[in-house]
Amino acid sequence: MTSPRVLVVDDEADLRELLEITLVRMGLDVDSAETLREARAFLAQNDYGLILTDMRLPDGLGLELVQEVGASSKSTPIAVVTAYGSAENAVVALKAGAFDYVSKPVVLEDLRVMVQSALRLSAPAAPGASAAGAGGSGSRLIGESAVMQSLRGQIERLARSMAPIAITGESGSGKELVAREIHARSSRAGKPFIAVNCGAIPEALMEAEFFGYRKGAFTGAADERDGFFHAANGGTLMLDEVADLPLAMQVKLLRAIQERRVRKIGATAEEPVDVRIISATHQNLAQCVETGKFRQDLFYRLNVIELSVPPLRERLDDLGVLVNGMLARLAGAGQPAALGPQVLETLRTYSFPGNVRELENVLERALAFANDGVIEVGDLSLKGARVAGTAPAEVAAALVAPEPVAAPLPVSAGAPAQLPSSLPDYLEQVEREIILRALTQTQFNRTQAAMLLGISFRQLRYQMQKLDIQEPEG
Ligand SMILES: Nc1ncnc2c1ncn2[C@@H]1O[C@H](COP(=O)(O)OP(=O)(O)OP(=O)(O)O)[C@@H](O)[C@H]1O
Repeated sequence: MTSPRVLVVDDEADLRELLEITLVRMGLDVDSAETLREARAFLAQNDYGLILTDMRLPDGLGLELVQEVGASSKSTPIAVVTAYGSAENAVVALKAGAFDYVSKPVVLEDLRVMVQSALRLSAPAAPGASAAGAGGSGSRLIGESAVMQSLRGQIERLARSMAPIAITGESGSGKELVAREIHARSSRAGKPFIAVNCGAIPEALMEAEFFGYRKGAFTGAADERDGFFHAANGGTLMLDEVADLPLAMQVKLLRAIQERRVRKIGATAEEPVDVRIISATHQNLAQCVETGKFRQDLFYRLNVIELSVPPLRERLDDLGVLVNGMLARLAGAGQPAALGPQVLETLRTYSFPGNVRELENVLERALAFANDGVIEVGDLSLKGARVAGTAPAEVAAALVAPEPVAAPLPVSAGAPAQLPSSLPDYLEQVEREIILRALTQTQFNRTQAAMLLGISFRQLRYQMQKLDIQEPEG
C-alpha cells in the first residue's frame, strides 16, 4: 500500500521545511510548491490526501486554491496556515470550504492532529464498510421533501470539514439530530458526540462543567474531573441553546475555541483539545449580538457556517414518512399502529408549533388511546387542527375538550367585579396554574412548556423555582 501524499504550498523556506519534516516523519509522501502556479501543476498530475497551503503566496492567495479545490470533483481536504492572531483569515478560509486551519507559529502537535483527521477523511473505505459510520440506513433523520434533501446535501458536505456550524431552527425541529448526523458522517464518528444544554447549567458551575477541575481546586472538589471539552476530545461538542450562555462564560469559551486549549480549574497548564464545535439555538443570535446579550467575537467564531432546519409546517410533505417511521420505532419489534381515515389529512391542517418533537408526542399519546392498534382522528387531541373534511367551526370541539380557565377573577353578572384581597398572591396563583397547565400539556418537558408560554427556558426554570413547582415523582 502506498502512503498518502500531501502537497505543501508555502514560499517561506523555514516553515516549508518544518512542515515537510513533520509530515515525512508521520510516514507521508510530500510534494512542495512555492507558488500557486507550481501548486496547480502538482494538482494536475497527482491525487493528494491533503493540501496544506499558506495564505499569502507570491502569485496570489491560498484562498484561491481553497476555492479551486472545492470546485473540483476530487474534494481533497485542504487546510490553510494562517498568520498569528488572524482569526479572521481562519474564518474566511473555513467559509470558503477549507477543511481546517493551523495558526503560525505552528504547534507541531496541533499539526499532527489536523493531518490525521484529514487523512481519515480521504482514506478509501475498507471493502464492505460504509463511510464514516454513516450509511443512509443508519440515519434517523427522516424526510424526503425538497428542503430535507437539500439539508442532507449540506450535512454531507459539512461533515468533511472542521468548520464550526451554527444550526438555527425552532424548538423540536431536529437541530440536535442534524448535529448528530454531521458527527456520524464525519471522520470523528468513532469519537464522542457530547451535547450540552447551555441553558440548563447553573452559572456558578459552568466553568467546572466545561473545563473540568483538579482535585482540591475548590471546596468539594474531592477528585479530578474532566469537563465537556475533554469528554468530547477527538469528537464533536454541541452547544445547545448557546444564546443562554452568560457573558462571562462566553469570553472563556471563545478563548478555548480559538486556542484549542483548555485549563482545568486549579491547574497551572493548559491542555490541547481537538473538538469540533456545533452550536444551536432557537433564538436569533445576530439579534442577541445587537442587544448586547451575546458577544460579537464569539458569534463570529461560532457562526462560520449557518445551517437552518425548517419548521415542520414548511415540509408537510414529509408528514407521511415521519409518522410511519415514528410508529415503527414506537412499536419496537411489534406491529406498528395503523392510521384511520382522515388522520394524516387532519395532521396536515395543524401548525405544529413544537415541530417534530410535538408530532412524536402527539403520536405517543394517540397510541395510548387507540383501539385495536388503529389511531383515529379523535385520538389525536390537537388544538386548532381541522378534522379534514369538516367546516372550521365544527372543528376543534371534536378534537379537544374545553380547558378550564385558570383562576378566574370572581365576577358576577351585573355586580362590580370582586377584587382579590392580595394582588401579589392572586397573580402568583394565576402564574402557578398557567405554568402547571403548560407543563402538564407537555408531560413536563420544560423546553416545550417554555415555548408554549413564549418565555425562555431559563425564565421558566426560574419561575418554577420561585413558585416551588416540581415535577411529580414516578
Ligand atoms: N427529520 C426527523 N426525522 C426523525 N425524527 C426527527 C426528525 N427531526 C426531529 N426528530 C425527532 O424529534 C425530536 C426533537 O428533535 P431534536 O431534539 O433534534 O430537536 P431540537 O431542534 O434540537 O430541539 P430543541 O430546540 O428543543 O433543543 C427528537 O426525538 C428527534 O429524534
